[in-house]
Amino acid sequence: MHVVDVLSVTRRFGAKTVLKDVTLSVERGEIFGLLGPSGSGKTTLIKLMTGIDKSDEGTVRMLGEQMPKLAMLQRFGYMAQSDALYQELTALENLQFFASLYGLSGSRRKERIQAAMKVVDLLDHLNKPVAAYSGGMKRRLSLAISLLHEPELLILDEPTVGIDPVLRQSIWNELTALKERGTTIILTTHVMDEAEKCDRIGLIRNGELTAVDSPEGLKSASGTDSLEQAFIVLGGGVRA
Ligand SMILES: Nc1ncnc2c1ncn2[C@@H]1O[C@H](COP(=O)(O)OP(=O)(O)OP(=O)(O)O)[C@@H](O)[C@H]1O
Repeated sequence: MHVVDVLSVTRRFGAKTVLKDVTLSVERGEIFGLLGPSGSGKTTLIKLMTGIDKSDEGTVRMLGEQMPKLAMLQRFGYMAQSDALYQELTALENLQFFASLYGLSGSRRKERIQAAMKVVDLLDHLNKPVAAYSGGMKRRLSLAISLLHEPELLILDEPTVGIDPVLRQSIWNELTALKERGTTIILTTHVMDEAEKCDRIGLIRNGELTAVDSPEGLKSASGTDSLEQAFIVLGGGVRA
């Protein structure tokens, strides 16, 4: 079964067409990466999948349901590009707030908060106000929040921006472990070595999905041995 189906989706802002007739399916249990330059439409596509935004043409289905649909909010974890955190509250208070939105309470809530904060290595900073967190710590807390309710689908918009290489590695280990337990993960990235770790990648440029394949498939289709080269060839980005 497809976890997400994007069918002939077009999104315009004023006179600008930001997504052009995009069709894409994500399979259960895969890590799917959206790779593209700044402004290519990755976040816009992600927002359509989550139901935060609505397409002008085409349809989006998540777990078989047509989006947008409010009740779906409990079914997936979402980490936005800009952190949606309450600055004046502590990390723990933020986590408790989101946990209650997801219907977690009592010992289960406690247990999930501990587990999610362990993944992002922030257990020692639970009682700090978010205002005192660095940018990278805020990203990590946002990731922890998206993991709280152990959703079957995770949608992560640039999850590792501002995160140091050691922690980035441990977050990727966790994403891989989640995938092995059957979680589907959709993420955006500009980073090639992260894209290499995805099962499949969608290359996006100027609002068009130019290719979708495994990293190996993209390299062989473009006759190159680096994903960066494949991106240039298949993305139509070759400059004269
Ligand atoms: N609400 C909006 N109103 C007008 N234009 C918008 C809006 N949201 C996005 N855009 C435009 O749509 C285009 C695609 O933006 P989007 O944020 O999807 O790109 P992106 O690939 O996620 O970029 P980045 O990697 O920098 O986050 C950009 O030109 C952006 O300016």
